[in-house]
Amino acid sequence: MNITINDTTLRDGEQTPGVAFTRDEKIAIATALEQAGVTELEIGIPAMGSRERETIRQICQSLKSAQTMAWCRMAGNDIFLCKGLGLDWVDLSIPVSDQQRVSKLRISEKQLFNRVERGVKLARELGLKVCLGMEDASRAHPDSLKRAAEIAQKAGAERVRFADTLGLLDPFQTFDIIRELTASTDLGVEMHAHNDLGLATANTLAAIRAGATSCNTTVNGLGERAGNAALEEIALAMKVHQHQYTVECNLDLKALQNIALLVSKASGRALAPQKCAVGDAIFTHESGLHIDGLRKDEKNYQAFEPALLGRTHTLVLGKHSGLKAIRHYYRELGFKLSEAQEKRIQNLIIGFSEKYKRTPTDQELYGFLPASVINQREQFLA
Ligand SMILES: CC(=O)SCCNC(=O)CCNC(=O)[C@H](O)C(C)(C)COP(=O)(O)OP(=O)(O)OC[C@H]1O[C@@H](n2cnc3c(N)ncnc32)[C@H](O)[C@@H]1OP(=O)(O)O
Ligand SMILES: O=C(O)CCC(=O)C(=O)O
Repeated sequence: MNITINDTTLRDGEQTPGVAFTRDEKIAIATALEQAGVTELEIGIPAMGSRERETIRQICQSLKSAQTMAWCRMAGNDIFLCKGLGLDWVDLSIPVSDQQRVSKLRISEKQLFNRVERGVKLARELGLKVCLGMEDASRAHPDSLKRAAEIAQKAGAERVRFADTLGLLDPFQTFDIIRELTASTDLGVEMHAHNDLGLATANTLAAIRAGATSCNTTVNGLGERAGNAALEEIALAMKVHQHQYTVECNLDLKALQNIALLVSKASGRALAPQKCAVGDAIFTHESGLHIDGLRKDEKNYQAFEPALLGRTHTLVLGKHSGLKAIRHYYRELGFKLSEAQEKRIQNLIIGFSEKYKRTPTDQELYGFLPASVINQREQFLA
């Protein structure tokens, strides 16, 4: 069985301050995610206006098989706006913590449960599958979660979303809470994690281990504040540790870097070179001992085969190069150096790296060679 990835790049991801996708960008991202095997997409908020609703409608039309979901407040007007857009699902969101219920919505728990019942029934009448979005669930009393889930189920919901809205949990707490929630309801349980403590991916994986049936992700971890659980991180971790899970995540891992670049461009957010799974430099090695170890056996310094992501190792020279790496690299370029020459070049590379804060190009490496060596190149190659 597969875990359902409900990717919310186009909803929570777009809530990243300053990020605003065009319609074409949203369609391109949705299509790329579908092609990579993502089966559910949360694609927008109908209450944002007619322009957004038309975008939602066009995304629904463009997709072949992925299920689409819209996000709505638990309010009749918002729910009505989903009508005729071609959506499969709606997430009806309402804060379930006392903190947000009292000081944001200013309603009693009884009023909240009444709203849940009315909202879910209305959405069902419109022919939509319903996920109850339990905002701020991680600060709510477990009994409130259970009661809300019970009422939502009776009204026709199929799933509850457990939102760690402020990214406060750690994986151990997440495991316990989700285990308790899944044991108390027949509904599917979806994990929605935020990254305020840098734990969104870990918490999502813990929730999956505890029995969550779906999880929200965003490409590049976009989202409110520190963002959400990154799609690429969840997909890669679940593949590498596939035997630890009772469910599988079968996305096309080789497609992830291009999707990350697409979203990076559309969001105007640069992709860090070291970003897990999709960064440009994650298989680039400079340190002398690592290069020596890799050349003896790649398993010495690889967590998993780069080929899993359609990538390869790249060896570069820099401040941390050992003599063996310098020897190997220059041999590949066609030069045989004496140890004295290697040591001299090592010092030149260190100076270059500190000055320019990058690794030298091949052209620049040629420039470190003494003229006598350059003249011997033809002879060496022959
Ligand atoms: C944790 C999350 O990420 S939740 C998703 C949040 N996403 C966004 O806010 C992005 C898109 N938002 C928008 O475009 C707008 O805020 C809209 C269209 C949703 C609403 O716009 P407006 O009608 O102008 O309302 P505004 O933004 O001021 O919303 C505040 C109202 O929503 C109510 N509200 C907030 N959450 C909910 C909810 N889950 N259910 C019902 N009502 C809610 C507030 O109580 C407040 O109403 P009040 O003044 O009667 O107390
Ligand atoms: O209630 C939900 O659907 C979750 C909303 C959300 O994005 C959050 O709580 O972080």
